Amino acid sequence: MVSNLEKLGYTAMTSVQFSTIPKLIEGGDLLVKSQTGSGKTMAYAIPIVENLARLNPKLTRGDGCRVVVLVPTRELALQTYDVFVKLLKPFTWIVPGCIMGGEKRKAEKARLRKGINILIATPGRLIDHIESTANMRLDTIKWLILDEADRYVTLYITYRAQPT
Ligand SMILES: Nc1ncnc2c1ncn2[C@@H]1O[C@H](COP(=O)(O)OP(=O)(O)OP(=O)(O)O)[C@@H](O)[C@H]1O
Repeated sequence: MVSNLEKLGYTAMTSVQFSTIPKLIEGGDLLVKSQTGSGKTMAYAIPIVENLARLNPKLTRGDGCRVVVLVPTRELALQTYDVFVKLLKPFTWIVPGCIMGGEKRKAEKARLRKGINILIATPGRLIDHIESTANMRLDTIKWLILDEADRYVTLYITYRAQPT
């Protein structure tokens, strides 16, 4: 993990990473509030990858979805997916995946069927797959990240305000 981070150009932790990474590696729930651009994505992604990489026996696609990272927008979903892809470079057996509004549901269903260990999702599309995709199982999930959690309150109010 450390040598991969160094290769990626990360030689020191940011302040939010310094205070959150050890706590998340220990386990437990955390609410983090920090400025934009302060490195929050890596603050949760590093402990998740570290935890999954240490599992013995090694994680397989068949173990299903261990992590759901909920993000409010497509842009953030793609950015977050890229961060996980970089961090997972030395751990090729751990599979990240992304599902989001605007993409083809059928292709996403096929990828979910094959097995995704770390799932990055936008809220509407996640609900969609929970309701309609047999392979979208929730019982294997060990970590749930709500990135930009405050934005879901607005999204929820907008969703509830829609006529049925
Ligand atoms: N330890 C580090 N050293 C150097 N650069 C870092 C470090 N951690 C993260 N970065 C870089 O800082 C930038 C911002 O990181 P990130 O997107 O995770 O911030 P954020 O707090 O999640 O921002 P936002 O609130 O906008 O989502 C990224 O380009 C990332 O690669």
